[in-house]
Amino acid sequence: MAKFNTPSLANSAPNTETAQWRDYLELTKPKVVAMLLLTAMVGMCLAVPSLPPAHAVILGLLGIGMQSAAAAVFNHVIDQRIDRQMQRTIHRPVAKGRVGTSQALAFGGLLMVAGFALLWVLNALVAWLTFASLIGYAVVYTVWLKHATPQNIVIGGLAGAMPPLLGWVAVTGTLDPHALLLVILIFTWTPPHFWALAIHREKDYAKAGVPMLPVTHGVEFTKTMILLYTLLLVVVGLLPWLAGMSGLIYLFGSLALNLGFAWYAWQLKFHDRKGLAWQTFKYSIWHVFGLFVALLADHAWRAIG
Ligand code: HEM
Ligand SMILES: CC(C)=CCC/C(C)=C/CC/C(C)=C/COP(=O)(O)OP(=O)(O)O
Repeated sequence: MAKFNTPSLANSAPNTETAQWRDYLELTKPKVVAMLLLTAMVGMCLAVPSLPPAHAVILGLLGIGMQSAAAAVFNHVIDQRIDRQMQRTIHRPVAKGRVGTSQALAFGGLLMVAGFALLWVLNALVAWLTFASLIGYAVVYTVWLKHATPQNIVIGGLAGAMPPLLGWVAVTGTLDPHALLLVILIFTWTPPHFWALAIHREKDYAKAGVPMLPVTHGVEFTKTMILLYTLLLVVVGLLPWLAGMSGLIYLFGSLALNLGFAWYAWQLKFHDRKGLAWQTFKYSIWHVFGLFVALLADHAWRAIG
C-alpha cells in the first residue's frame, strides 16, 4: 500500500520547549494503563477462590503497569511523525519536541527493564508474556500492522487484551483457559471501541495516511462492522457465565452493558446523528470499566457467600 505512511523517526520536531514531569506522565498514556491495570487486577482476583497474595498483586500491578507504560512511550516515539499530522495527537510531547527521542527512549527503556525485573521476581512466565505484549503493541502493531492493513487494530488488539491473563499468571504462574475467556472479551470489545473513534477522526487518519477501516472501506462499512462486533460481544460476554467462572451478578451486568453497546452501534448504523460516533467511543470506555467491575463484584459475592 504505497500511498500509506510507514513509520520513521526522521523529521523530528525541533526541541523548543522544556519537558515537564507532566509530559513524561502523558507519554505513558496513564488513563489507558489504569484501565489495563483494572483488567489485570480482575484477572488476579479471579485466579484464586479468595484473595490473591499481596506481594503478587503489588509486584504484578507495578510490573504490568511499567511494561504497558513503556510500550506507550515507545508508541509515542515511533508515531511522532503521524502524530504531528493529526489534530488529536499534534500536541503530544514527542511530536511537539518537548521530550526528545533519546530522552523518551531512555525513559521507556527504564520502565521496560524495571517492569520486567519486578515480574521476574514473581515468575518467568509472567515476565516473558508481558514482554511479548509490549513487543506486540510497540513493535508488531505500531511499526508494522498499523500501516499494513485495516485489520491492524483487530490483530494488534491482542496485546491490549492480555492484561487479565497476565494478572492471572502473575498470581498462579500457570496458564488457565478461564483467563483466555477474559482475553477474548477485551479482544472482541477492541474493534468497536476503536472504530467508533476512527469514524469520529476519519479525516485525521486519512490525512496522516494510516489505513484505518473508515479510510480504506468507508464509514458505512465500518458502522456495519461495529454493529457485528457488538453483537458478537453479547454472545462472547456469556462465556464466563457458561463456563461457570462467573455468576448471575456478572451475567446480568454484562448483558445490560453489552446490549447497551449494541444499541449504540445500532443507532450509529441506522439513526446516526452528529457526535454519535464519539458518544459510542466514550460509552465503550465506561462499558469495559463496568464489565470488569461486574466480574470483580460477582467474584467477591461468591467468595463471601
Ligand atoms: C489495539 C487496541 C486499541 C486501540 C487501537 C485503541 C485506541 C484508542 C485511541 C486511539 C484512544 C485515544 C482517544 C483520544 O485521544 O481521545 C483510546 C483511548 C482509550 N482507550 Fe483504547 N485502544 C485499544 C485498546 C484499549 C484497551 C485494551 C483498553 C483498556 C482495556 C483501552 C482503554 C482506553 C481508555 C481508557 C481510553 C481513554 C484515554 C483517555 O481519555 O485519555 N484501549 N484508545
Ligand atoms: C505490556 C502490555 C500489556 C502492553 C500493551 C500496552 C498498551 C498501552 C495497549 C493499549 C493499546 C492502545 C492505546 C492502542 C492505541 O494505539 P494507537 O497508536 O493506535 O493510538 P494513538 O494514535 O492514540 O497513539
